Amino acid sequence: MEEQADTKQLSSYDEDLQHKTILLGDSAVGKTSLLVQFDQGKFIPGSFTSTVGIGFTVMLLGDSGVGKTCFLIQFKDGAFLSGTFLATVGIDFRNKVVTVDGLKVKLQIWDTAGQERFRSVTHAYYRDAQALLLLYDITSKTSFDNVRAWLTEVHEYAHKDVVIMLLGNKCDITSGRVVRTEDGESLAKDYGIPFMETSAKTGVNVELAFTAIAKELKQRSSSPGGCKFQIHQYIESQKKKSGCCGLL
Ligand SMILES: Nc1nc2c(ncn2[C@@H]2O[C@H](COP(=O)(O)OP(=O)(O)OP(=O)(O)O)[C@@H](O)[C@H]2O)c(=O)[nH]1
Repeated sequence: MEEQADTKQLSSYDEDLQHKTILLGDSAVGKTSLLVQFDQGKFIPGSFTSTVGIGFTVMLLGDSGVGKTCFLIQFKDGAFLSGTFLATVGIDFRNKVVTVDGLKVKLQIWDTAGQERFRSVTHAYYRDAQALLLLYDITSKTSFDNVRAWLTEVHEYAHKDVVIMLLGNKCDITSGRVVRTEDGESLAKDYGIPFMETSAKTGVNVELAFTAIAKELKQRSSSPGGCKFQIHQYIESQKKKSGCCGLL
């Protein structure tokens, strides 16, 4: 799938989205292994991470239309999917290897459908995720109001030690903003999770969101219980504030 995505022309992306097969089943039944088998033609014992030594699963969550697919494509291919909005059906995944402190870390990123009717499908994947990026759209009050419901769901279905980050996407849009940056910050603070505003269109803070997650997960796996990577501080020091999107 990685190689496929690398060579894929974005123009063919819509077509791909229209033909989906959804894998369902409890955690650990082998959904990921089946996909890797299809992708790479081999079974990787232990986990998909064996190819590069260390790897993690990251899930994108949030209401339909907040920009999850665009966010993933921006990170993976450095491009923005504009034009007609085509809702994700079920779940899709892409791999990307990032280098963290000199070590290659493979991120397998699950792009979930935000539409309510696919909710039971995405529930089946929560248990396999080590990190969750929860997106809302700064031009949609509803998507912001639904963040609490998403977090309730996360607490019900995900691992209790899953890394969560809240992202206010589409910060490139100046005129349509209805959610203030402070409101995003305050909500994230209530739940003790890191927060930043992003733009899948301009790429602002997209790479940082994944890098911070990769750093946190790598640190956790290399020295569990040891000295902690301070994800909140790292993000605060690295993130581009709203001004970068022309919002000062
Ligand atoms: N201006 C702007 N538009 C964006 C941004 N991200 C996404 N969009 C647009 O928002 C619409 C929805 O984007 P998607 O990425 O398909 O949304 P999604 O969250 O994956 O939606 P579902 O698949 O239904 O869950 C598309 O028309 C995108 O072009 C952004 O950062 N800025």
